[in-house]
Amino acid sequence: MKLWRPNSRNIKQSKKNNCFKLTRANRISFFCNFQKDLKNKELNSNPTDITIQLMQQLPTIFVSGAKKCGTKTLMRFFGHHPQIIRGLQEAPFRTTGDMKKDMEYYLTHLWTLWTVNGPYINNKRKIMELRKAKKEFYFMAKTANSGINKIVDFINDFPNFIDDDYIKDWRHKVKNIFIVCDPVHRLLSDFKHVTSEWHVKKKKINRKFLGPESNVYPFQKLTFDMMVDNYLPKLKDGNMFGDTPEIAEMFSVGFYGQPQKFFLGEERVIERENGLVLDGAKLKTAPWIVFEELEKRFGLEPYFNERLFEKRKDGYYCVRIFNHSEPLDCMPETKGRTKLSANQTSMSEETRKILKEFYRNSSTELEKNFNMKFSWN
Ligand SMILES: Nc1ncnc2c1ncn2[C@@H]1O[C@H](COP(=O)(O)OS(=O)(=O)O)[C@@H](OP(=O)(O)O)[C@H]1O
Repeated sequence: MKLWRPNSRNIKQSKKNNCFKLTRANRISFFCNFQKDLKNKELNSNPTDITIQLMQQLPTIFVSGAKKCGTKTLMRFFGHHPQIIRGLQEAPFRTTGDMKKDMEYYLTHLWTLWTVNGPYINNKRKIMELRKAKKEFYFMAKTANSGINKIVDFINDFPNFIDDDYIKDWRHKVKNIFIVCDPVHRLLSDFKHVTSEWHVKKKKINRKFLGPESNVYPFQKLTFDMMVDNYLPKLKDGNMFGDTPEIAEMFSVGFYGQPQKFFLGEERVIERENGLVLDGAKLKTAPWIVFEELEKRFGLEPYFNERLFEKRKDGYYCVRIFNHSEPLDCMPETKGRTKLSANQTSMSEETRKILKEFYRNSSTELEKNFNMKFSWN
């Protein structure tokens, strides 16, 4: 079997992107000890078989979907399931033109994510216990569909790059959860994000990208209604308008065409039975139902139930953690920008109606193709 080792150059790069410290509001803080970890435990000693497994491990559950629909909440909460090994941060698949390097970087990046220890995460221990109990488990990562596409392209070209049997088995069992949500609400959430980020990141370089000084989203003097009034007419058939593609994308993300391409038809990337479209609204109102359904669908032992969730003051749920000094795992309070009730959001009924109409066909088509009924349509 080929041993794909994270190399120190990749680790450095990956470390730069992933060395993070969450705020106290998050109730978690992480320390950037990859280098130390790497030096002391992994490469300088004989790697254990768990280390080797983590070094050459593709995700077996991909979480993807429209931004602002709850992908991070799903990752974080679902990661508490005893049979799920998860990386806390995103795992993007970068494209440099050198496919092998990109894959090496991706695997290294995953390795750093999966080997991070945090207050609620100790994946190696989890794997050890799961192996002992002879239970099946999944490796979960948040990678966009464009990235998944590239991974599948890569393994088509190099089907034995880890091991023939491993890749065959992976193709057969890899799952993809694609999260969608009310496209109108999603747009509002995106708008709130790009206009308000600067309060938190005053000194960050993203000031030119996000917030009131943004050149990319020049919404400084616009309310949400005005922004929609201004830009919606410039969209043609949901396609980008040339001069401001980022704004056009803000609108077009709500056309949920990707699951069709991804899970259905000749060109599908993931086997139909392994592709799952999920209505993110339930993550806010009854998250236990989402997780109970996922458990059933993936054949996992029952872990989630209503008692495992507690409502925070702002109406969002947190997950209870037993036998832990921090007994609740919550999303940061910056999530939930638009809050739960409609009257807390600033969108006129007129704008809501126009946008609903704008997105209606694409939602209806998705419902039809996946035999679903969405909460917003
Ligand atoms: N439990 C809990 N806590 C906090 N937030 C929750 C939760 N469940 C779902 N959500 C919804 O997740 C929305 C943000 O989605 P994402 O994490 O996909 O956003 S991002 O694209 O990664 O920024 C976020 O959208 P906004 O309310 O518009 O901010 C939330 O509605």
